[in-house]
Amino acid sequence: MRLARFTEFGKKIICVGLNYKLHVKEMKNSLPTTPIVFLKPPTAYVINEGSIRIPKNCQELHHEVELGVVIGRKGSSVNENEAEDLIGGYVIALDMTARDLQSKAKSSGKPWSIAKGFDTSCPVGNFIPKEALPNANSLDIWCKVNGQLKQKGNTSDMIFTIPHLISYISQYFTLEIGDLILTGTPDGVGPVNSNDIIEIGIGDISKASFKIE
Ligand SMILES: O=C(O)/C=C/C(=O)CC(=O)C(=O)O
Ligand SMILES: [Mg+2]
Repeated sequence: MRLARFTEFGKKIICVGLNYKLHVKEMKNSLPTTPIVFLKPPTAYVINEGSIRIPKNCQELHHEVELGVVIGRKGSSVNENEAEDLIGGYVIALDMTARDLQSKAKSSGKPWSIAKGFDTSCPVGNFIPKEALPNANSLDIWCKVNGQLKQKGNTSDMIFTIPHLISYISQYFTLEIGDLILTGTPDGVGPVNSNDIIEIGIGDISKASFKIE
């Protein structure tokens, strides 16, 4: 098992949307009754200190800081009690979103894939082994743009808990070593522009930084 290299080509990036009440409110959506799941391709990865590209035709690129769960053991159709065993570790991550392309897709009933899955849409910090983060269900996650705090949330505010998400997703997708689950963003999402610096972190435990090209 080479979890330190979970960003290597070929792994699934499974994202959960609308998992924090205040973000649901700021997006003027209704509360989900089951997790909202979508995918990014592995070409979305950017590692710490890399660059994020604004995708073609996007005029409104948003930051969404999220806790990422890295899968350390293969599993399918697991229940919530078994879910913990599948976790290998965590990362702080961004679900970069071409908000204008997403809104356009939503209003015409089309998929979000380009708006959420373009190259460089999944910047990630360094891998944190599970043992180093025993309280993943109560962590401060934050995002700064050019030094200004834009997002500050706590994973205890998730609508669907990490074990619930793992169990739910595993009913549909076999989870494999190195897969990443992004667990949704808290409120405060907003636009970024060329040359902006985005910093993200988990309290003072982990920090990563990215530049918008
Ligand atoms: O439905 C919307 O307007 C937006 C949904 C998202 O972007 C969902 C997420 O990616 C999230 O909540 O993290
Ligand atoms: Mg998101």
